[in-house]
Amino acid sequence: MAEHVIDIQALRRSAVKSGQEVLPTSLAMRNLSLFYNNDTQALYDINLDIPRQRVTAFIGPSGCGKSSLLRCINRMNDLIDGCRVTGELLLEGENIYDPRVDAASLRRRVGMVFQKPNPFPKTVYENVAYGLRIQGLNKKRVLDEVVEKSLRAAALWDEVKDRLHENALGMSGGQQQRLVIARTIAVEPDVLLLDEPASALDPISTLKIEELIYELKSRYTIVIVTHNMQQAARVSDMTAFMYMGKLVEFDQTDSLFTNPAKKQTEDYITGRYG
Ligand SMILES: Nc1ncnc2c1ncn2[C@@H]1O[C@H](COP(=O)(O)OP(=O)(O)OP(=O)(O)O)[C@@H](O)[C@H]1O
Repeated sequence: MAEHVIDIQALRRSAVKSGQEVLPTSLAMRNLSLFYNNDTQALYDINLDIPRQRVTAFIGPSGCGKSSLLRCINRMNDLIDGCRVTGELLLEGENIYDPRVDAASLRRRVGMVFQKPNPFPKTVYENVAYGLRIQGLNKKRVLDEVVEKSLRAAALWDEVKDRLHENALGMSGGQQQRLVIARTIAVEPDVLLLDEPASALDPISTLKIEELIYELKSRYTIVIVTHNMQQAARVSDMTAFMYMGKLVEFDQTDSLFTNPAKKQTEDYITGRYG
């Protein structure tokens, strides 16, 4: 096995031996590689088991492939010309790169939130109801229920319950990001992908997003890309450290930050590069 390839089975055996809890897997990556422009390799043989209903953070210096890896999980890379993925990515045991898997239905199961809040130029209510409406659900009573439930789950209901029919673009950036999270969870995905979800927000809004991530993880498998190591340490259960397209180390967040196994990880978390 090449030096950069993490042996998942060995990791599991050592976790069991040391009495660590082995969590059920939601997403399993097997020798996942990614190429841009058909031949420029950006990810190398990634092997990673992402646990169900926990938060997993991808950290690493700029350009190491965090966002590329995140985008593999809902096949967003399909939308990039000349981008090619090899290997397997299993969601609850099913390879999402099997040609029979429909990307649109996959993206209903795997929701994604980006760095910059991107609400639609519609009312708060219609933003949250959107995913259901495109599934053909138009019953007002059901929509009302889902909108309220999703806004409550996104810790936004109290702030917007009296302005549900106002344009979402009039809200603050932090509120818009929580609205986008409400819109994403309204269709009940299994997995939530968050790509630097708080990096465009002020510290108070960032704190609210972090609290929200903590609340949501009991119901969703969450994967977050962050540049902010303190944030990774605060919100995640598991952390994957990447460097130049390779997965260097994957461990429980506490262990990775306090007792990294690899020198490259230690150099990064102690600020020696990146
Ligand atoms: N659409 C694309 N076309 C070609 N190359 C790309 C594309 N997106 C990313 N890359 C390249 O792939 C590599 C990994 O980029 P990626 O954005 O995944 O890294 P990252 O760790 O998320 O970086 P950052 O922290 O700066 O966002 C980089 O060399 C980048 O230039």
